[in-house]
Amino acid sequence: MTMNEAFVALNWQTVPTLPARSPQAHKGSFGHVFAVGGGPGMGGALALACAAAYRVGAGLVTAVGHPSAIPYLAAWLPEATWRDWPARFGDLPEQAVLAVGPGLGQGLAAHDLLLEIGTLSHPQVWDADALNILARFGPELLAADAPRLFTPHPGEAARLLGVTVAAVQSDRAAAICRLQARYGGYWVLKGHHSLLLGGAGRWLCPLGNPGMATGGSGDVLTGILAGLLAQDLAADKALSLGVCLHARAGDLAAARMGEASLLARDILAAVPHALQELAQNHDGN
Ligand SMILES: NC(=O)C1=CN([C@@H]2O[C@H](COP(=O)(O)OP(=O)(O)OC[C@H]3O[C@@H](n4cnc5c(N)ncnc54)[C@H](OP(=O)(O)O)[C@@H]3O)[C@@H](O)[C@H]2O)[C@@H](O)CC1
Ligand SMILES: Nc1ncnc2c1ncn2[C@@H]1O[C@H](COP(=O)(O)OP(=O)(O)O)[C@@H](O)[C@H]1O
Repeated sequence: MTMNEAFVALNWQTVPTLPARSPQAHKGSFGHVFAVGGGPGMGGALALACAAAYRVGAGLVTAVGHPSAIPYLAAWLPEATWRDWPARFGDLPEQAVLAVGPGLGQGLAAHDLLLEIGTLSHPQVWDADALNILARFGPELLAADAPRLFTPHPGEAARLLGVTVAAVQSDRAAAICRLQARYGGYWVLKGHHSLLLGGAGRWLCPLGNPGMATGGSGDVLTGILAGLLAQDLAADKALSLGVCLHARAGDLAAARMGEASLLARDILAAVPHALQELAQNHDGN
């Protein structure tokens, strides 16, 4: 058996879904996502991640961004609260989930933020520049134990392993296993047929399309995963549901607008439809 065969294809009809909401629920029942990123010129990445966390059901979302990102974010997503960099996380609520990296940049301020986040035990999603900084500083940056989901594209995976993108792509299964061995946690190696490595499972996502190869698409996935963790989904479930939901939303959006025209915000807009489809699948099962 090759390593690739050990990764089982996920099935959209049976992927885990969100539990039904209690009639007594309030926003505090659905967790609080703190999305950290939005460095100069990249507020959009942070905004997409925040909106995606809300769209999958997070009760509250706070954007932690560079001051230049905030006016735009406040106008585009008034549902989010926000904090400026430099931020400190001493007062994080117990139920907080962190999503770090979308548009973060790789300067000193970003490094300081990650140094502190690495000491927190709250569940975390690490993406984009958080991964680039992790590649530079190594696993010591992950000082405290915490449930952590890492979401590299092949370029980020190559930096984390110190190899070329071609080496990652030539044996994606070996690459994701090496990533987990080096850094711990739960992983998705993004791209055509994303591979997922959880605590208990090795999966492949057969959904998605090359229309999703567009700026901001991965930022939407980061927000989705954080929003699911915030609702107390176990890391394995959040990983398999989140990656499939994102890819299915991408397929629904591509069916409407075509692959070439797809924008990350179209994937975001299709997330509620994909979630409703999933709920119907489960009702029918
Ligand atoms: N609106 C905003 O604010 C947005 C802000 N953004 C923010 O920008 C920051 C930089 O992030 P980034 O991903 O754009 O740059 P970077 O890490 O250098 O990776 C690019 C290189 O990686 C590789 N590569 C990637 N995918 C691959 C694949 N599937 N298959 C194979 N290779 C692949 C590829 O390498 P190559 O093939 O060229 O060798 C490529 O050149 C980050 O903070 C992010 O959040 C973006 O999210 C966009 C929207
Ligand atoms: N050819 C493809 N087939 C399926 N999914 C793809 C393809 N290309 C990109 N994607 C998906 O789109 C997303 C792109 O993420 P990423 O490269 O981090 O973009 P960004 O940094 O611009 O947000 C990932 O979820 C990836 O799996």
